[in-house]
Amino acid sequence: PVVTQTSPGNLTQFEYLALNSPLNLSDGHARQELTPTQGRIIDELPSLWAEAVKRPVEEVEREAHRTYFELLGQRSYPATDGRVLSCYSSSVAMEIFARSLATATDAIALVHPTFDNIPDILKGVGLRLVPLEEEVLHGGDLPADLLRSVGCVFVTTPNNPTGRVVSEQRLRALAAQCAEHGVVLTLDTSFRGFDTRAHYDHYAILEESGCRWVVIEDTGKLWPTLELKIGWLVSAANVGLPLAKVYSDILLGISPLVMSMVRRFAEDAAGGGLAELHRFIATNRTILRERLADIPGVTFPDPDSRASVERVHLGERTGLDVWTALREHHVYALPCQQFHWARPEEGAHSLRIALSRSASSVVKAAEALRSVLLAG
Ligand SMILES: N=C(N)NC[C@@H](O)CC(=O)C(=O)O
Repeated sequence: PVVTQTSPGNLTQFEYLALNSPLNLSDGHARQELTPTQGRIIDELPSLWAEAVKRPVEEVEREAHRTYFELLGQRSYPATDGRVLSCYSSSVAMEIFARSLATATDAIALVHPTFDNIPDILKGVGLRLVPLEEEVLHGGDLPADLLRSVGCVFVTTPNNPTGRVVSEQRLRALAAQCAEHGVVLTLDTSFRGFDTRAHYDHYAILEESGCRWVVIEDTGKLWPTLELKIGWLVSAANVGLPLAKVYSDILLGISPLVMSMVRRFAEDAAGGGLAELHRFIATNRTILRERLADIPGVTFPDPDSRASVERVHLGERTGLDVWTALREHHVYALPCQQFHWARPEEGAHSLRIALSRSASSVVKAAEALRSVLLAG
């Protein structure tokens, strides 16, 4: 992928450029070291393989999603009647959802800003996008004319890169509005594992609202599993979209070895690993903020975020200029223009730093960023 100063590609193309750098703080994937207990799960893979060969895949699959969903407080998810579809990644789940939705509507309200592969996938199936500003989404009921003009409301929660979480009462009100207007409510919860404020039972609220709903869950951002992950596509019984049909166009199923590995990581997380991960991310966030705290013009727009990424506002400097200067130090961050998919200039002065990295990498990157910013 070619990315030039004047014509930045999509965010993932920026992330490709960082993939082979030792100081890649660009993508939101987990790249820190395995903890000792996670390392022992990797040592178990041969026996997990042998066990997966012998057992019915639906058993392995159900254990995997039950352990993961319950770890994150989602006890009321529909575990039994085939409404949980396992995909190779959350983006594959997103593509299946988008193709299904496009058979039923031509317009969708999408949270703004958010990671640009979401609007790109939705535009790719011909949907017209209507930006739903975070302030409007969190501020109260959505305007009725917005809900009359779209077939779906799509919300990333916790949002990327802001970390903003839709509260329980906000979700209840949003689901009621979508039920009233017959609009599908879709949630991308890829960052939910990092923020206990997103661990209330979303599925209990969605099910009791009666609205048509879809949720995309992602195990891929939580643990450093070398891209071995699951995107779960979960839906309401009354969603009225051909999700299972489109799923069957794309795949038959995913590896039971990956399912077993995810179950074991979720068990380890339930046994204390998740709290440890939260402390790890919080420490990295503090390392970054402390090293940049006294630099004129630099601020942190998301003081309340617990996601595994941190946005830095650069004052007069542009994210692209700082990204380019950082690259001279072999450090890679992510310019934020493309998160603002409807008005990119709003992200021109921000940079996103990944926090699911070793503490030493975060220190080195913060020092490099500090020297670039102090150089003017
Ligand atoms: N299918 C795509 N484009 N995957 C990249 C995405 O996972 C990265 C991401 O979400 C983040 O860096 O925050």
